[in-house]
Amino acid sequence: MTTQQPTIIYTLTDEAPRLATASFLPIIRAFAAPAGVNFAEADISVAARVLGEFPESLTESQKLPNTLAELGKRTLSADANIIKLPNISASVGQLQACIKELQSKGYAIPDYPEAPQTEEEKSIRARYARCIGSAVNPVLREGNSDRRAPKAVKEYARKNPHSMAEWSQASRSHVSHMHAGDFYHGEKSITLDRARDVKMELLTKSGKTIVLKPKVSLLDREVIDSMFMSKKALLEFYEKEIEDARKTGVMFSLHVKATMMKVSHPIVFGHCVKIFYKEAFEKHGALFKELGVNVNNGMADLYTKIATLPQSKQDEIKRDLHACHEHRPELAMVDSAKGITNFHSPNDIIVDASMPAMIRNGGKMWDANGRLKDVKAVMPESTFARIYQEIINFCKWHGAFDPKTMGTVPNVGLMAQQAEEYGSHDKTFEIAEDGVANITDLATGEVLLSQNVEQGDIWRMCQVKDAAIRDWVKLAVNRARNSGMPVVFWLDAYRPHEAQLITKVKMYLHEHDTTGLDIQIMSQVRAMRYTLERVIRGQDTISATGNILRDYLTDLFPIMELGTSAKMLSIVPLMAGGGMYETGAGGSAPKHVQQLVEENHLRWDSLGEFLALAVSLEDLGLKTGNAKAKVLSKTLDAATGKLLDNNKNPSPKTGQLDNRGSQFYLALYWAQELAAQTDDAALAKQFASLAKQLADNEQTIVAELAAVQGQPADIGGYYLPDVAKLDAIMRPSATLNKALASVKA
Ligand SMILES: NC(=O)C1=CN([C@@H]2O[C@H](COP(=O)(O)OP(=O)(O)OC[C@H]3O[C@@H](n4cnc5c(N)ncnc54)[C@H](OP(=O)(O)O)[C@@H]3O)[C@@H](O)[C@H]2O)C=CC1
Ligand SMILES: O=C(O)CCC(=O)C(=O)O
Ligand SMILES: [Mg+2]
Repeated sequence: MTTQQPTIIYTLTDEAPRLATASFLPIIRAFAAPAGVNFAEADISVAARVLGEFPESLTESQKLPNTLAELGKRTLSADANIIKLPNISASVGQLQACIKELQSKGYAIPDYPEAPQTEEEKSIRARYARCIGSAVNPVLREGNSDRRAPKAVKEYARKNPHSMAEWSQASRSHVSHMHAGDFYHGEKSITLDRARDVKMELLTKSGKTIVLKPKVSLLDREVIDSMFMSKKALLEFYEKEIEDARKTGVMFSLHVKATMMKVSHPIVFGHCVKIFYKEAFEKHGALFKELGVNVNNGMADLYTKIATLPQSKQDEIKRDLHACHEHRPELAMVDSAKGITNFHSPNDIIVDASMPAMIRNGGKMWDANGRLKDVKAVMPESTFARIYQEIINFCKWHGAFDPKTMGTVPNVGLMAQQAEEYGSHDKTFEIAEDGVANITDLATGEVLLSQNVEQGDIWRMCQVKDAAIRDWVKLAVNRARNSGMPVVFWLDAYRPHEAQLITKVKMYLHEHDTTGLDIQIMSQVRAMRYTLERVIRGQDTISATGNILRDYLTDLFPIMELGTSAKMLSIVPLMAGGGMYETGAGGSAPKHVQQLVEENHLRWDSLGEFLALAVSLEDLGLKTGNAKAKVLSKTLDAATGKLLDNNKNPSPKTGQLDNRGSQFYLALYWAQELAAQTDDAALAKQFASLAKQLADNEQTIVAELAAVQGQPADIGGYYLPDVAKLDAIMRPSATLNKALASVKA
């Protein structure tokens, strides 16, 4: 990552976005070279992160730097300009698959120790822990979040509305969350009066003091919370809801975010599985323990572990598990054809994407026979689950949203510096014994926050820094001013943490000229209702939210409005002055890789990358005085608009235009826009020739790209694809490659 030349860092990630990058990077390098803009790659894929953790296990030529850590440092410099594509937030199962693939490729990294005993195993496990879950985003997100649908994209969706299933007033789908004993109900929160170092400790009833976190350094005016989820209350809740679903005949589905909430949600998930299959777990509990079964990683873990048992024993266990289904409700399926249920793996159903998908489907999910049915969507934590019940109520009453007429809901999210729950993993603990959980000032011994907890409860501390809140308020005001839209801060005065935020928001709003702006503060449920009443009238409303609602709403509204969150512009103005441009707001689409490998068709839409690149170039142009970069940005935006107008997005169907074809059209339109512009004559001249070559050869290039489809594609690996094979698969048009190579820097 050298930076003599103005440089944009382009991340290499995983799955579909990694594939798309193999074809897109050569295109953007060709276009940016005449402007003297350099693209550096930063590999932050799961495989690269794993290899970066174990240098001592690798040969000299295999060694990789810790790119993620370097990139994290980079976000703190004023000239950072990073394009960040979505990456896998790995479950333990995915991590193990990645390790296996790397080992098979000759990387002598250690196995993942499932039950570490020795100090060495514990250390290996701790290093692998750094690679699982949402390990990338929190490191890079040194700024708040600005996600919105650009005007051209919103207009495209209005003209080409995606399908929306009907909602019936008789729908029995609903959300179930805890009404007591969850994180919301016992939360305590304070704003610090000065910088302090604190520790987190448990004083057990039996008289022990267990230091869980020896030191957390807190800044002046930082907000901290202490909250816990009662295991007892959680188990009772599950028992009641499972029974309710059975009695009332709706399917049961559990929605968590085990990737982001990588410590707490696997535990929350595991309890549900154990309650659902209670009798089987009671009967075989000792054996499961001996085998090291851990259903926090899903039923997939159980099936893998029992595979070593004699067939007769396996059959007995499976019979006992099936017997549980007799008196349990139907489970929503992830893949009916393959028999994969909602309990298979905690990260198969990721709440931010899964709830919008259900709402878009008229409140239904798939049953074991591939039929759509009403469902009880269980989200134990009540703090944010209520927004989904509110939107479900709204849809039951008003019917499905109409993408042709609905307003837009951009988001300004409090995300910087590991804000709130999404930064709490290293301060989240499963309580070993009943006692008192304290956050205590290290210097004075003063107990700042205290909770009575019981064995099995999940206790955590969350933080949000004052500077991050101040910056968030500024961003919200700027967005309101620039867009002319009203802003609603989704903050609940009854929640202690948010009550602290409300005080700060009110204070920091005074730092800005808000004349003529419509800025309100409402609890989540009221904010949802207010926003939806506007949405169906075609009116736009900015949601200014905390970190979790940022995540939830930036899938929810885009999926209703645009059919996907992939088409979002997602900017992270870094607090140190740089910019990070995320592509879309969605995931890394594992299903898309499968289609490529089986049929050589990549349905991934790179629109998010196109949008991110335009703002990244614009920012670089402004900050470095590079006028050519500004021209590139303006013409890229125009080309993206043309791409939408001409409907050159990838099709999901094999045999039709795919990601590579869509990228070709972007290149064609971009070259044409550059040739036609009059701001920079040299660029116009350079790109006139490319525009001509691409236009003259349009049919040939599209035919070359289409010819490869329909047969399997070998990319030489899943987590660590073979770069040469990947490039060959993703760049199959010799004519396009030759034209790009002809552009002179
Ligand atoms: N910023 C980040 O780094 C993020 C990473 N993730 C990670 O991604 C993985 C998968 O997450 P999951 O929630 O299942 O989401 P997916 O990646 O599976 O996305 C859900 C669906 O959205 C559609 N989609 C998303 N992006 C695009 C795109 N660019 N073009 C076309 N369609 C798109 C696809 O629909 P269809 O199949 O119908 O085409 C896809 O199946 C996980 O490891 C998760 O942690 C998730 C969110 C953000
Ligand atoms: O980092 C992750 O695991 C997911 C991030 C995400 O879903 C988002 O920011 O929208
Ligand atoms: Mg998300």
